[in-house]
Amino acid sequence: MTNPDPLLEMRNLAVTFPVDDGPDVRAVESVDLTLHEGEVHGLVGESGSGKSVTARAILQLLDDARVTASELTFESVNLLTQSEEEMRSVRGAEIGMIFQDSLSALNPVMTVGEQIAEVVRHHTNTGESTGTLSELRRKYVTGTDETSASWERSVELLDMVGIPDASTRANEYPHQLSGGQRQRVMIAQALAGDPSIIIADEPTTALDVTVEADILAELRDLCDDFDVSVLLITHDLGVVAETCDRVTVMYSGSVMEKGLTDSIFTHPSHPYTEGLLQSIPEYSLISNDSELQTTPGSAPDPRDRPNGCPFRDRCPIAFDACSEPLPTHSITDDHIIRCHDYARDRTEDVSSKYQETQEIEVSE
Ligand SMILES: Nc1ncnc2c1ncn2[C@@H]1O[C@H](COP(=O)(O)OP(=O)(O)OP(=O)(O)O)[C@@H](O)[C@H]1O
Repeated sequence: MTNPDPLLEMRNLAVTFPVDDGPDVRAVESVDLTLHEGEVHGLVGESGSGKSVTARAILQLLDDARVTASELTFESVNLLTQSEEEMRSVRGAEIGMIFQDSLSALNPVMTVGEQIAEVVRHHTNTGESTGTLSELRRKYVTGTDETSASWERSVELLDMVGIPDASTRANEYPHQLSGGQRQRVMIAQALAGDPSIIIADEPTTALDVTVEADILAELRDLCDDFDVSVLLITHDLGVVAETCDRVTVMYSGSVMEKGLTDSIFTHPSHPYTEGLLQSIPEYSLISNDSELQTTPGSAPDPRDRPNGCPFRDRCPIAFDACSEPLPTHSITDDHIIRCHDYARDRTEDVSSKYQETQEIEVSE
């Protein structure tokens, strides 16, 4: 199977936050990631692993950090050399963003319909003003022009993301909607710029599981309908299993394993990925009557990370070579692992893992 064309290419991304009176925070070290056309790509890892920093580096939203990469391109354009003005036209129109906390991301004093209409006006040529002072005053004093093309598009988008009675709800303010509805508004707002990519940073973490499942299914369908690729940031491998075509597993600023979701779930090869899988009931490699396992310990401080594999102090199979720089091994063309153990005894370890996991089903 050939992969669709890459939209976003990242090679050797490193992000460091300088600190005046102490060691720098090495938030991200050497991350490679490719987002292909039409795919939903999960970026997964525990808190502090560098997922959000990676996402913000793509959009050049890290004023206080040093960002380097041997490649960071969107549709072959080098994002690292874009001016702030050029990046402003990339954000929203080319790469949209959905944040976890919709209450702080949305404007509390503007109706949700107007917030989406504003994005439509900003990114598409509706012939309407994008907001002079008098325009803004008119909007707040006299209300929104409900006959405008941007308002109509806003209502249409709200309807598409599953807000019932969208033409009425469009006139409501964020606090009048439930958490799930606000996340749907954020999805509509991201789609309003007609982007090629949406970066969704923990978009359903604050929601209960049934609402989460509905919204993720909706996001997946909308991406197919709108032909948008998604980088979905989550700490939850269950979400990845339900939603993503491909997954990159991060730990303490580095990629540990990545590949097609089916491959990662049926043949997890990095001890960290195995630990993540064992901590969720549906995919645990251990029998149902045993206790679910979590990997003991915590991630190293990014100001004082040991050399070599950052997982080695928690890893059940660590050995001397793990203090050397992380290697990269291809298990297949679509499955990569960064682990010294893979080279140590590949035949025995991997083939036995394949036998253990072959009965596990992965949800479509
Ligand atoms: N502005 C900043 N200044 C200094 N350190 C930062 C800054 N922003 C993030 N970091 C550090 O960078 C590391 C990675 O943070 P990041 O937010 O990317 O993690 P994450 O994987 O997204 O975690 P979470 O799931 O909790 O959001 C963390 O150690 C964090 O404390």
